[in-house]
Amino acid sequence: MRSLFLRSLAGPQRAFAQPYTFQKASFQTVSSVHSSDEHPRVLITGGLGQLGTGLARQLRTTFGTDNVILSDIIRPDRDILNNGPFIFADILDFKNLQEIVVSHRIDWLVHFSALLSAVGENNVPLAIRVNIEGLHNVMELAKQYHLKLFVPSTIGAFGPESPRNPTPNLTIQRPKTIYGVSKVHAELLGEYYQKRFGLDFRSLRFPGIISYDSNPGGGTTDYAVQIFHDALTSGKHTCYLNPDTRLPMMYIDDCLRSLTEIMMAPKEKLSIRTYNVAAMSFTPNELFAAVKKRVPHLEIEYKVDGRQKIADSWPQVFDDSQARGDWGWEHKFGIQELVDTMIDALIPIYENQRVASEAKINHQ
Ligand SMILES: NC(=O)C1=CN([C@@H]2O[C@H](COP(=O)(O)OP(=O)(O)OC[C@H]3O[C@@H](n4cnc5c(N)ncnc54)[C@H](O)[C@@H]3O)[C@@H](O)[C@H]2O)C=CC1
Ligand SMILES: CC(=O)[C@H](N)C(=O)O
Repeated sequence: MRSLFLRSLAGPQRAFAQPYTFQKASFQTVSSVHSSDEHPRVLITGGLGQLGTGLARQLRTTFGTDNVILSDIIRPDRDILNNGPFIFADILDFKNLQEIVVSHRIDWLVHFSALLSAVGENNVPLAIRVNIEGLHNVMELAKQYHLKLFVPSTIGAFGPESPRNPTPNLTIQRPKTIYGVSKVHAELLGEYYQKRFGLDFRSLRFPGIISYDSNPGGGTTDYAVQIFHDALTSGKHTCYLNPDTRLPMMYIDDCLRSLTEIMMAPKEKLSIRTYNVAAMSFTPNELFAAVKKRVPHLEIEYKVDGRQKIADSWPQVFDDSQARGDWGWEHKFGIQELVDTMIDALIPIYENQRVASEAKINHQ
């Protein structure tokens, strides 16, 4: 069992309870910098969050293990170190980033480091540093060393003035969170660097991402992961959004595939550089009903908190027709596939944990 999963038991609260620090984390230096000439060498920043380890696994199968370097400022679990190169990289330290890009002959940069919407509202100065100053470093680095750069954006880059159902690719963007403001800034700066300096910048606006083996980092959409864990543990989920709050969501396999596809797409196919991508939209009530079909004893109660205001300003349904038209984006997971995949993956995990803890008790 990947130990990252164990982090997920703490659920969305992890991010609130665990402040980000700039302390040096322990790290393993990359043993081999020999690149196969056919494959790009990829650096993933903020790689120990919800999306990074899955992306590394996927890219390593295509490009080779040593060609994909995970980086972060937090301490990696043992299995992260066993699965491929990991390196300490603080995106606020430009010199260190330069050294990494040069020493490891990086070609592609996937920039995941960020404070998400809810965590960002709890620490605006840090969100400005990580999400805005960090982005400036990454953008300049990509320009200097001619890197292909991916920076994810989000449904959170829209605000209450945007059309919410559906939200088109090009429309009013007046987000009301520092997270959203920083992502609009990233979109605009990336597009500017692309036009002005020829930087190969690519960005996708992701919906809320749902995964079973990695833990969400403190966003507004995290309930849609936590409900699955609660269904298979306590049987009771407390939801911080109203039952009828509709938001766009996506299973992680679709998210990572969309990222790989846009990075591989020929430039000529990209009529723009920032695309909406979508898969499904649902409310807590609809997700609860779908999970309950698999876990009939599941109960839900609603205790709305500050994240409701954020959710109320975000798109309900995302129009991703431009991604579908330009480079052939297609999602594979709707709500039914999502629920079946999450439950089928989590049942054996919790079963193994139960068996292990019973064995431990019997042994005492
Ligand atoms: N997970 C989701 O639902 C969505 C994610 N995205 C975007 O995708 C990217 C990745 O998201 P997640 O993996 O979910 O985020 P996450 O919050 O799980 O991980 C972010 C990582 O950034 C790292 N980080 C923080 N400060 C740093 C610094 N100074 N230097 C280097 N790393 C630092 C953290 O240690 C953490 O591991 C983010 O940019 C996020 O905005 C966009 C839309 C949806
Ligand atoms: C949709 C996102 O960008 C993220 N999951 C969040 O809720 O902040």
